[in-house]
Amino acid sequence: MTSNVARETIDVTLGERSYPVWIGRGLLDDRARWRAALRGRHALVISNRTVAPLYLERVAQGLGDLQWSSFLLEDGETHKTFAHVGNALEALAMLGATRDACVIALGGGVVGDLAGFTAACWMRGIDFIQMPTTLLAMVDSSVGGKTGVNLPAGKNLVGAFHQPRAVVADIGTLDSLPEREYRAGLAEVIKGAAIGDAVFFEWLERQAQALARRDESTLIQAIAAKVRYKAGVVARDETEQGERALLNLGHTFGHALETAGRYTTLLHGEGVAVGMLLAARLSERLGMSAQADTLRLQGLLKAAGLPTGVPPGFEAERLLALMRLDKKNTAGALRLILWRGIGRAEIVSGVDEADVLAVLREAIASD
Ligand SMILES: NC(=O)c1ccc[n+]([C@@H]2O[C@H](COP(=O)([O-])OP(=O)(O)OC[C@H]3O[C@@H](n4cnc5c(N)ncnc54)[C@H](O)[C@@H]3O)[C@@H](O)[C@H]2O)c1
Ligand SMILES: O=C(O)C(=O)C[C@@H](O)[C@H](O)[C@H](O)COP(=O)(O)O
Ligand SMILES: [Zn+2]
Repeated sequence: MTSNVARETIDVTLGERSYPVWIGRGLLDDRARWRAALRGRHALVISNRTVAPLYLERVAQGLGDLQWSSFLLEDGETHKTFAHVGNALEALAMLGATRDACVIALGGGVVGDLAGFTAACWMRGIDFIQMPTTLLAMVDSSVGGKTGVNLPAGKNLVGAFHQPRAVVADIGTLDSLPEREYRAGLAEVIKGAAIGDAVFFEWLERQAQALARRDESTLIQAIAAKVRYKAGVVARDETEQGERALLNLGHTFGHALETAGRYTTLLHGEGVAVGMLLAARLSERLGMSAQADTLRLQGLLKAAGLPTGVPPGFEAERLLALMRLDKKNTAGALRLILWRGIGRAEIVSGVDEADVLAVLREAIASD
């Protein structure tokens, strides 16, 4: 990897739905660049009450000649709901948005997932632009077109594949991002390396301290590397017929932990960190991977300041019940992303629930 990188552009190649992911400082003010992706006369900016006061004005500067309005969510994962999609759709109706309107998602993954789904629903699908303001959203949720909301029964159970027209990742917005949220984003960077790129994993091990102190050049390289990796997977398997499911490493466990904790115990990235380790331990139990690899993964997650154990208060049976509703499952059988070691994940069908329970119980007892 080269040093002193200032800006990166990565293309997500999907034929006529291809789009650029721009990564760099000051991109929100590079209005001519992102403004060109808006086609019609209407725009709805969806954001939340934390992010809008910080960055909405800069986006508004680029929308001057359009009819536009904003729809602001309360902050937090509990607001990624169907009801708020309805409210956002009402806001589009109030605006008089026609089919060439554009939704702009300004915020983290919660805003991005809900805004993208709103755009997918309005008049059966209009344009949207992702302006991610968390590290997690820059490296993961803004790219690839998975949009949706949660139900009380589980995470992301309702949604659509709907690709953005552009992703504007202004890393200057990360200056205001709280430390815990920043670290949660690193989990999705580490995930990409753990799934499919051992060289990237080794680089992350070497750069752990630079990333922890948010060294800008290192950060841009890490974001670009993760986005490049994800863009490749999405280009080959946009709607998760196969390979894309690998991006779910740690998520069957992680989503269950998030849901069981009512989104107050673990952030998404933290759930993914713990979930990846549980997947690694299950893989070890099934004879697929070596303990040495699990320990390396644990070491990197720890170096990134992420949790590596199940917090108190969780029950193995409840987590397993939530895992049964995961979207990857088929014919009533668990289908999990397991691990062969650094850089090698695998989709495994028909995983025995007894093994999953054993790993969960062991983790709950020891953590
Ligand atoms: N669609 C996908 O492919 C995909 C991928 C990964 C995660 N996700 C989803 O993304 C969500 C998690 O996203 P997240 O981690 O960004 O959480 P988030 O959207 O809740 O944002 C985290 C927190 O940071 C605040 N924030 C955002 N930007 C800020 C900034 N620049 N300065 C200060 N505060 C800021 C938010 O208000 C919030 O409190 C989950 O719902 C998860 O399911 C989706
Ligand atoms: O883009 C993907 O594909 C992913 O799985 C990325 C995940 O990090 C992300 O959390 C995604 O929202 C999970 O999707 P889901 O299909 O498990 O709901
Ligand atoms: Zn995720």
